[in-house]
Amino acid sequence: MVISKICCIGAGYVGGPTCSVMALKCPDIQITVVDRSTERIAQWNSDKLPIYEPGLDEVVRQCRNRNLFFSTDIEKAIQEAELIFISVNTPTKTYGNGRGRAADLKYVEGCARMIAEMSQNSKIVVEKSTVPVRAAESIMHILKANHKPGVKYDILSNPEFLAEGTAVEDLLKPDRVLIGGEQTPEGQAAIEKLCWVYEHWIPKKNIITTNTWSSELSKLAANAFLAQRISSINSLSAVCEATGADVSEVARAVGLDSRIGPKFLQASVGFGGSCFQKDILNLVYICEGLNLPEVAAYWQQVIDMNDYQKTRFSQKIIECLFNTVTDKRISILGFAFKKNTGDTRETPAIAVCRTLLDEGAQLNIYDPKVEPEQILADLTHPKVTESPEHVKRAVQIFADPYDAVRGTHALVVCTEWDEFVSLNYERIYASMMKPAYIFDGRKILPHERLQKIGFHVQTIGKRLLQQSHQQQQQQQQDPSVRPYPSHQTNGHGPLPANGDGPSAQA
Ligand SMILES: NC(=O)C1=CN([C@@H]2O[C@H](COP(=O)(O)OP(=O)(O)OC[C@H]3O[C@@H](n4cnc5c(N)ncnc54)[C@H](O)[C@@H]3O)[C@@H](O)[C@H]2O)C=CC1
Ligand SMILES: O=C(O)[C@H]1O[C@H](OP(=O)(O)OP(=O)(O)OC[C@H]2O[C@@H](n3ccc(=O)[nH]c3=O)[C@H](O)[C@@H]2O)[C@H](O)[C@@H](O)[C@@H]1O
Repeated sequence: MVISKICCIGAGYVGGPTCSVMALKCPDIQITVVDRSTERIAQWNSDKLPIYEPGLDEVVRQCRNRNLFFSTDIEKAIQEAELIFISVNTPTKTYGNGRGRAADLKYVEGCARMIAEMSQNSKIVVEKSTVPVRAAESIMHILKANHKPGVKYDILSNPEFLAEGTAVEDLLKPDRVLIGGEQTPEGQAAIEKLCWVYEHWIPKKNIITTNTWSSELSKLAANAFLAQRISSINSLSAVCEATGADVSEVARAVGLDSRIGPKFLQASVGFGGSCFQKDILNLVYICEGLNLPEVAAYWQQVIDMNDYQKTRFSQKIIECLFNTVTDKRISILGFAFKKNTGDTRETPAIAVCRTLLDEGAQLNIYDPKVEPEQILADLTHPKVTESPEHVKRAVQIFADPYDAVRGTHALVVCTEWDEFVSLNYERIYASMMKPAYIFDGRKILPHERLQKIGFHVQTIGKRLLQQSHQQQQQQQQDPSVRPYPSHQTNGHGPLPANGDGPSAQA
């Protein structure tokens, strides 16, 4: 056997699912996932895993304590392993040089130092964390500086491309596995060994190998390209709202060009998640360091457009609610950064909630997978508010969507959970204050049906004409009666003030 024991440092969203699927597909390899958080390891060893991922419970159930182990004994796992994945977090730096942009490599460096200190034989060290280009050089530097006789290291880059919510699926059938290594016989031999692990379940043609720096940069580039598509379509969503074009129709028409393709063209309130923003900021920082200001500015624009989109959506809510939300109760449906995950890192919901709270609104929040403590921790974070006590008073968290919307002036969809589509909106309408507003930040709801119920509906990238109740009744009696023309303006620009006609508040 080429490799019999693997250690993975970091039992997070990447380390946990990646090693679980690897253990499932490589029953001949013993895989130990270690973390310095005893709490996280205890959760991985319990019935309630620390992260929600469809299908993951079953994979873990099959492999745990067979060839998959979760442990806090980092030293033992490092010593026994022939191959070590570094899968720790690499957040944006919050201090010192590069603050707010550079990736903070202190956890990766910590791993390199632990490996150097604890290893008693040679290891293949694999960067799975997303890192800046040439990070492998720093790891090698630390390992070499702590050289022990008979202990040799090979460093590989093997970035992870899984997306949360579909992690198990992505790991079982990745578009590609990327392995970068040194272009030396030893480097190539190490690459071969890691290829052997993946070949247990991934066709050889889907495993591509490159030099180390290409691999590191490709990960940042892939996330930058994906986020760029979202910012591109989101920029056009503003044009759609101002002109009467429909962003879904535009995305479909554009995406049918086989050179462009249909994926990642879903306009939204903005992208979230732990990586897109962090990795692009990191790319921008690298470009500035390389004295490539034009390139840095180009990618920075992807982030700026995302911030604009989140602000634009939040402002639209306020404008539509007669330019004031002070003391109004608003329900927020969905807090996770996307459906099928409980992760709230950089979720656009935080930006929306912050703006509404700043304007004096009171919020009722419901999300099927995010823990209430997490929502409160996010909204009382010093980056979000200077007054956590005020936030605690203004925010209520609900376990049921119908309870969350009752008595509110508006309902805001921030996450595209499937269950929101099939809620009983007649029942919701009856329980809300009137006029009742819906702001669909994910374009998932049946807008025309909601309008027929009586809601005032706003969404992203589409100007919805709101008929008054009277107009609706007239139209039901005489279908030839048309709603008011689409060029109505409201004094705030070309968009109707709340998608409403002159008698909207009638
Ligand atoms: N979350 C995602 O979907 C993806 C993340 N990535 C990248 O993978 C890396 C990990 O991300 P996540 O799993 O989301 O992070 P995470 O924050 O969920 O997990 C990281 C874990 O590493 C542990 N850790 C940190 N330093 C340690 C040390 N010295 N010894 C032992 N444990 C230590 C932490 O306690 C934590 O449990 C990041 O670089 C990220 O950019 C890549 C692809 C997808
Ligand atoms: O490096 C990472 O962490 C990962 O980042 C993303 O995965 P993830 O952030 O988990 O989820 P995505 O599906 O990419 O969604 C990111 C955000 O973009 C939003 N999005 C996505 C697609 C789209 O068309 N429109 C849109 O607004 C989502 O709602 C979400 O807020 C990438 O898709 C993964 O390949 C990558 O491994």
